[in-house]
Amino acid sequence: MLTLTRVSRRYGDTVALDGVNFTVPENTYMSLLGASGAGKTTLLRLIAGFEEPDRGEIAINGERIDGQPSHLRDIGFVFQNFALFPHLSVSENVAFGLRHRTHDALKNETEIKDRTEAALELVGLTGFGHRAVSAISGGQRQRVALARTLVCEPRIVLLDEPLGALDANLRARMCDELKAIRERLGVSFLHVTGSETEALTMGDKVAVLADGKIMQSDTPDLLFNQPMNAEAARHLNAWNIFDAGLCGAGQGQIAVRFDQIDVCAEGQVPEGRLTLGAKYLTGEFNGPTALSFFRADDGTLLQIIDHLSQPRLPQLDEGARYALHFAPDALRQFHGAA
Ligand SMILES: Nc1ncnc2c1ncn2[C@@H]1O[C@H](COP(=O)(O)OP(=O)(O)OP(=O)(O)O)[C@@H](O)[C@H]1O
Repeated sequence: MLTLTRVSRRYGDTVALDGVNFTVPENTYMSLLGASGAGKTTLLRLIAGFEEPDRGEIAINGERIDGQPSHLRDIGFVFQNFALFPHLSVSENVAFGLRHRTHDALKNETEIKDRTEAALELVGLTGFGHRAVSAISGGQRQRVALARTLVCEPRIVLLDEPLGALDANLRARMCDELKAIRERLGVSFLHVTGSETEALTMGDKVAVLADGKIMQSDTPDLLFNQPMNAEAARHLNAWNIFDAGLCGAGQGQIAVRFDQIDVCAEGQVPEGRLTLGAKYLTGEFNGPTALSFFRADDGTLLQIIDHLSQPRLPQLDEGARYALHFAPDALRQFHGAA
């Protein structure tokens, strides 16, 4: 189990991490979701030991690792651009770490070969060892990068936007493969991404990093359905967040999911529903779903999603006012959180 306790890191005036408390349990696929600049890479670099925190502690199974040299931490790192050596073959790339690590470097060629082949088999690249890394596909390069990390049997694997360099189809396939490989190995993966769908698809648990802090860390289901604060909700790209006063629901910020708001003419709101007035701006059709955008009286942009199989919105005229309404139990109330 990896734990970060009150970890902070600043660069000049920029506070990248501000007292982060975070746990990656054993044998878990953990996603870390955050916007660009949220501090995701910084967090990974501190865990790997490429940099040190200004304050706080990092430990694996209770043993402090901050302050230890990177190569003694037994932590694997897969970089976004894979960082393979272009002049080495697939096998040589994978074997590189075994041959050159500063502690316990392997000299026995048979053992190096066996372990390299086992790592390639694990990522589904048996028979590709002799190829040049320039002569394989993007997805295969990604798997070489993973094999190169796994061959050293790390205690945890850190993946920095590992699917970012792949096209959409390949990304979906690699999602499944990464999960399967992790399950076979039984070590924890910490996967950072800016994509909420990737984070929710991959993670047994998902943590949201914003403003240098972990806003929430939960199962994908709990996070998606019960975000604990406006920041967590904002990152899921599925919740409208607005002032409770707009629908007479008290003070502070509230959130209602895109799929839980209905629309009707003003004055025709069904009994027992909370409601707010808003102007219809425009719609966006993307196949199985359609998004409708509204502007509330205080300027907040609101989105409603309609699924092709269950259309529930009336014909909407751009620029016209409508009543948006929802069941009281659809709203989440955040006390004081901005
Ligand atoms: N070496 C550095 N010197 C100065 N500022 C830095 C340095 N590294 C990171 N920062 C700043 O710290 C903040 C966090 O950066 P970090 O790279 O960790 O974000 P990120 O969440 O990984 O972003 P992205 O998704 O865009 O890669 C940013 O504001 C960034 O500009």
